[in-house]
Amino acid sequence: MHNRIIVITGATGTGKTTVSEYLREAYQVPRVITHTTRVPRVGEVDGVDYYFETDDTFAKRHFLESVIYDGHQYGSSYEALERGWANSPFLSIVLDTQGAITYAEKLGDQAVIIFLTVSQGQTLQQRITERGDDPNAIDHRLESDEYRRDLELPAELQGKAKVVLNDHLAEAKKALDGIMASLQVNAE
Ligand SMILES: Nc1ncnc2c1ncn2[C@@H]1O[C@H](COP(=O)(O)OP(=O)(O)OP(=O)(O)O)[C@@H](O)[C@H]1O
Ligand SMILES: Nc1nc2c(ncn2[C@@H]2O[C@H](COP(=O)(O)O)[C@@H](O)[C@H]2O)c(=O)[nH]1
Repeated sequence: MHNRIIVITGATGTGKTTVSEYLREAYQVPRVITHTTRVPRVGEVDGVDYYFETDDTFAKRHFLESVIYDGHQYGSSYEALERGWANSPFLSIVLDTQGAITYAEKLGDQAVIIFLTVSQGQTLQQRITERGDDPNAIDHRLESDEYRRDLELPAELQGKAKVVLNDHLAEAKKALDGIMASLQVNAE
């Protein structure tokens, strides 16, 4: 099978980055780093968590897709995919649902879509508070259209996305192990 990209999507705080980290540690699946104009959170590092951009530098990039999420720009490039696939047949990427829809449309079966969810919405606010996000940024995000939109699996991804409940990380990891086995990727 050709190269694949595991697209991890869902609302803020559902655990997308945590899941990408699990896939890296357990399955050696590297994450494609995307670009954003938002300011780094405490502890985030340029070139590791994101490529942090200004509006001017962002405008000069060539993106496969880009979105505005909670007032900031985010984008991912073909070049990053090609670079990643040169070293690994499986990559992961963390995207909002609009980006996931674009990947499903543009890459077809090469994109394996995982939609993360939790059973209680208020869990998400608690998680991002405990993560240490700025309280003003949390309020702004929870009031954004994109946050509300990404709580539900979009119609365009129904029947395409694999839905993983992440109330408890150990159970989510078991579901991920099942997905990786179906893709014939072994844990190392
Ligand atoms: N099952 C879980 N139970 C408790 N805490 C969790 C669980 N999964 C992830 N977390 C924690 O919740 C916080 C949010 O997780 P993470 O940053 O992975 O979410 P995200 O979906 O990438 O968020 P965002 O879209 O805002 O960047 C982190 O502090 C993470 O350690
Ligand atoms: N469509 C895209 N979405 C992206 C990209 N990079 C990140 N994201 C998503 O944006 C929101 C907000 O991210 P945060 O780090 O500020 O919490 C989240 O859903 C990310 O998954 C991208 O290149 N394209």
